Amino acid sequence: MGIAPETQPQQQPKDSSEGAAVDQKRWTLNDFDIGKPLGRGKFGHVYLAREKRSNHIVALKVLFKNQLKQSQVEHQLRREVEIQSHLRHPNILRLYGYFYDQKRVYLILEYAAKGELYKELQKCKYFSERRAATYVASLARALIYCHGKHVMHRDIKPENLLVGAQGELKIADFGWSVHTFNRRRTMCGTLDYLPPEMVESVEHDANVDIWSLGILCYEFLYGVPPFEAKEHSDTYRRIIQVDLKFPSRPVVSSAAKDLITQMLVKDSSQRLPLKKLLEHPWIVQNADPSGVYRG
Ligand SMILES: CCc1cccc(CC)c1NC(=O)n1cc2c(c1)/C(=N\C(=O)c1ccc(N3CCN(C)CC3)cc1)N=N2
Repeated sequence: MGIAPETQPQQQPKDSSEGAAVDQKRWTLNDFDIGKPLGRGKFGHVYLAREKRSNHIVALKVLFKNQLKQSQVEHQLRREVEIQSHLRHPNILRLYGYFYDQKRVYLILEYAAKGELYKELQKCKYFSERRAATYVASLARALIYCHGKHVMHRDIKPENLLVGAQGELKIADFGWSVHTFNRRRTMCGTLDYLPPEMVESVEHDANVDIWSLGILCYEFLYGVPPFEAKEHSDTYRRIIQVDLKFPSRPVVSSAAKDLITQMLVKDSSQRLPLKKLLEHPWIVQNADPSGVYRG
């Protein structure tokens, strides 16, 4: 579903530089009708937009260059855009292209019509085992795809997950953990998802994603991440010690606890491989094969 490229050269609006491209398309703001704002992040806003030629609905993410510069994330943005534009998976938000002008960088993104997953999680407090397992299985498939392309650490925490029109999950991050504009009740949400090897800052491999998916699975089922603590230092200690406890409420099946226990293992080489996760009884018995939770 490519959206119409800039074919014939057109008079560029005076203040927009050559539209940069992802796959050789040159975009400018004039190619889009801008709609309502969808959300805001630390570096800018995201708007509903329609590409004029194809009438294709997209999300246009506007990032302010000066804020990117101040936080020294330009190189990270370039790398992440390069990665994201080559990923094609139903559970990874598409990046169709980008362009920039004097002050801003614009990312042309797939529109996820049902919005942010973390708001849904806050609203229902925690998910049913079927809903959690369906989401975890679809994210495992997305991560298997990413690892197959030597892309890792997609930073899958609730703030970076969106929901498509059919209820399917979309990993929407550009490694933008810094981008998360204090979007959760706790400023330090980011800490909760770090695996021991990152907390102890030793080298890490794609198995960090298995750990983060285990954290996410726990939070889907209990409404809070497993190592949450008031102080950073306590969260660090609990992560490093893998101080994993399962509350008695809400009631969660032992199969779910077994899966989480196999993912939250300190030695990253001993974590349950993602392919094995898809064969785990809890996933097989609870996840909807379509990857869509129908309620
Ligand atoms: C700039 C905002 C930001 C900062 C940091 C990280 C991220 C990724 C999640 C983002 N968002 C981002 O990149 N986004 C890329 C996107 C995107 C966000 C998006 N949709 C929505 O944000 C959205 C929000 C609410 C919504 N409704 C809410 C009310 N409901 C009743 C109906 C549906 C429907 C859609 N589609 N592509």
